[in-house]
Amino acid sequence: MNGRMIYLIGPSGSGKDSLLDSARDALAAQGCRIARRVITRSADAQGEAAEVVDPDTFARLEAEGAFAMNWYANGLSYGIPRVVDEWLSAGDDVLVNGSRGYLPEARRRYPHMLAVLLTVDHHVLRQRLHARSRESAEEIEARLARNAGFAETLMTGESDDLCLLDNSGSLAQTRERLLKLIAEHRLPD
Ligand SMILES: Nc1ncnc2c1ncn2[C@@H]1O[C@H](COP(=O)(O)OP(=O)(O)O)[C@@H](O)[C@H]1O
Ligand SMILES: O=P(O)(O)OC[C@H]1O[C@H](OP(=O)(O)OP(=O)(O)O)[C@H](O)[C@@H]1O
Repeated sequence: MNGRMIYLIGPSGSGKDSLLDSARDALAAQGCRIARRVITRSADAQGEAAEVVDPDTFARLEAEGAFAMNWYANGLSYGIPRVVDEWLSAGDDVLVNGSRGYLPEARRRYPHMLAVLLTVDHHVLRQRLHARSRESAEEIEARLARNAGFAETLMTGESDDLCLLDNSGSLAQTRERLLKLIAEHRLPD
């Protein structure tokens, strides 16, 4: 594979989707494609350009080998279409909105990937999740609790080869830093 896998992770509400939307054109201009996720989220809760499918369809797609990566979290199944491997082979970079829980498996599949952890101050995160109003208060608390668990392992040095990207400030600032980070990162020889 010639292109780079760029695996963007971070708490629900940290701004992954917003960042990808805002950086889409600039990323395309530097040869980086964004994977469109397949999610078993209900269509009316959809806040991103994901393909929404029901659980049976997801299971069938998984059994058919339609996904390069897939995971289950927050009561939902998420899949990254197999086409990303063709993009990588063709020399394009691929940016994936990933899962922290799936990080070890993603690394096994793409050993040279660039993993970027989007961080945001805990209070800001809570505010943003409520302001987004996509989940119920109970679902938001479950996400915050899940985040606290990851903060223990991801932020305390157990995973050294993560690039941290703070999104507590403006989205424009975060976008510029992401573009710079990708432009400066090189695959090992
Ligand atoms: N830098 C930012 N400043 C202010 N609000 C932001 C910023 N980044 C994201 N948001 C808002 O925070 C909420 C969560 O962002 P979203 O992109 O849905 O996060 P994620 O995809 O990580 O779950 C959205 O309402 C979004 O508009
Ligand atoms: O293992 P984790 O890092 O917790 O991630 C699990 C999933 O949760 C997030 O999705 P979510 O349903 O919140 O949608 P989002 O991408 O819009 O945040 C993230 O994008 C992952 O797909």
